[in-house]
Amino acid sequence: MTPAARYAAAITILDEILGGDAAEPALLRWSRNSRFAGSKDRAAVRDIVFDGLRRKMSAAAVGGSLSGRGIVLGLLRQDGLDPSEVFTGIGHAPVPLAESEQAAGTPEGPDAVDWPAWLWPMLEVDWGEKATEVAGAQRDRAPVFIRTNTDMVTAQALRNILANQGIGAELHSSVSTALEVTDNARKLTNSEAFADGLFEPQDAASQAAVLRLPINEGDTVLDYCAGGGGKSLALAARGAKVTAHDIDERRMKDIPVRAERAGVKIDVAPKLGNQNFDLVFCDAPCSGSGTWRRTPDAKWRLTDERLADLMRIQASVLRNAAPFVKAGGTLAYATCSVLTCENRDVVNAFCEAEVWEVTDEMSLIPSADWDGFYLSVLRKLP
Ligand SMILES: C[S@@+](CC[C@H](N)C(=O)[O-])C[C@H]1O[C@@H](n2cnc3c(N)ncnc32)[C@H](O)[C@@H]1O
Repeated sequence: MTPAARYAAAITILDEILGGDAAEPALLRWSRNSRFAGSKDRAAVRDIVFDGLRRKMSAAAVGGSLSGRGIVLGLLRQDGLDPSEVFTGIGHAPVPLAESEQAAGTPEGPDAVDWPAWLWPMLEVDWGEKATEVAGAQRDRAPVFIRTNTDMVTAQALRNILANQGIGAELHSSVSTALEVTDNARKLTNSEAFADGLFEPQDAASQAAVLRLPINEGDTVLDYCAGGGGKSLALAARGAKVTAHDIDERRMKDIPVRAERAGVKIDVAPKLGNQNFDLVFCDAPCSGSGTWRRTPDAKWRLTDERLADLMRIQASVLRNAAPFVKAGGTLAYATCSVLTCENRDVVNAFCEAEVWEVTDEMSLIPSADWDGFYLSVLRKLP
């Protein structure tokens, strides 16, 4: 495909997403119907679509309309590219610009940082002058991080092994287990190093959170919202005896394979009995507002009703998980949200009702170093 034909495909897919389709199924459908597209074409089209979703409102303003065409035109202008080289009408290129499309518009208010307008007042209250930085960070592509399996290899040695397998990576400046993949990230999960269990894809914020938890070798840990087990694996790498639980058993189906690859043991427990644990970790379901650069259509799908639902679920997760903590043990609550109503507010309400106190807290905003993430560590008052 020519570069212009890739933009034309992205315009069509963006229109489908604006019409209500989710991003991944829309991309998949286009791929299936476009046998002529090679893997580089598919990756390029995907990148344009995701850039368009990350910067949907600002690009639409710059491009003059909230449509696939307006967004793509706006992206080109924002990136300093010449739209007339793409909108040529030649072959499969988008048709040339109309007179009305010649002048660039200017985004205003929350649109300028591509944050949902209804959610902007909340972000301003939560983050004050930093609100623009928090929202703005979600407009860029996300860095790719992996977690070194330190039971098998050091981060430095892993970096060298990956280099020999054609994958560039750099040590993270502050998270000891993390490498940022700088070159050929698409090769990661097909690499020999991955098959050998030397690393797992995981954002640096999640790694920092697990490293910060008060865990001693041999401690029993319940990962109460284990999902696919990313945190369970990181907890096991800290020497904990990990039990993985999730309300949705199907989400945990890959944990045994992942644990075997990593050389660790994780008990998968769809149902919990009377056990107690030294630490219960609740990686609660949330808006994902700290990771919206990775899932940009989720940013535009969130509603105030859904946010209120999530806050109710978060409160019940903490309430239901707390009884599994041993006397003198630790309860930890985490989200990948940057919204106080899903983080400190949930924890404060729980502490007031249930005589727990916060002993440690970490609140990260999305940046080049990591995604947005929140962690609160609690102990029960005697
Ligand atoms: C943020 S995801 C967990 C991600 C996972 N810890 C990881 O590192 O890959 C939240 C998980 O909480 C689960 N969940 C939602 N409500 C729950 C509940 N009441 N009890 C336990 N798990 C719940 C969801 O099924 C989902 O898998």
